[in-house]
Amino acid sequence: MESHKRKDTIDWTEYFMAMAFLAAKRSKDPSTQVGACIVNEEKRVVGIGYNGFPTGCSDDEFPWTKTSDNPLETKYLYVCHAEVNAILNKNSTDVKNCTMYVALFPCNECAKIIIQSAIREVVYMSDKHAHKEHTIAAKRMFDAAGVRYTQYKPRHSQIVIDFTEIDWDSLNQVPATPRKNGTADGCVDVAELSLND
Ligand SMILES: Nc1ccn([C@H]2C[C@H](O)[C@@H](COP(=O)(O)O)O2)c(=O)n1
Ligand SMILES: [Zn+2]
Repeated sequence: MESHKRKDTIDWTEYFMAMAFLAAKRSKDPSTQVGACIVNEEKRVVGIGYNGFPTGCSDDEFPWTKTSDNPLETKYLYVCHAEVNAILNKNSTDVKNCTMYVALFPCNECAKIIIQSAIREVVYMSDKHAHKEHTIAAKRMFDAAGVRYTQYKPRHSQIVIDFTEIDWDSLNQVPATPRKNGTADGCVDVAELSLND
């Protein structure tokens, strides 16, 4: 029997950033999936979100287009950013003094809401829009408001989630509570994700 503790675990930052990346997988945006995860001072996750259209605005009816002669036919006028969704999805009274883990540096509109919700720190992965006005404005506001922002440099390029590692045989078990389409609650196979979700 093993007598020493495991040392090859992921650290807290990897854990929370990975949660943000996992949330991003839910986004229907065909070009950019962004996730955000909000963590309180006790290292408890208090909010998580990804970019998508507001409730009631169908993913199938509203446009995902990036460019059009008609701005009303682009996604930009409709999409809620991951950061805002994470804040709105909070399961705590507030997000005061929390840290937000997010895949992409927040835009100016999200920065305003991050500041006003009293989030104290932003840990981001990519700053690929650093040269754009919305990022420059966001940093200017964060600096003025005392919101710290730190780029996360991952130790690994990938964290693999392998559903089979706990029990290979469970993959072959008959689902306990089949849904309409025959898949158990909480179990989505790749075909279902791509076709129906
Ligand atoms: N910090 C950010 C930046 C972007 N997003 C969302 C908003 C759009 O759905 C998409 C950006 O689209 P693109 O211009 O890359 O096609 O990402 C966000 O949620 N948070
Ligand atoms: Zn934003």
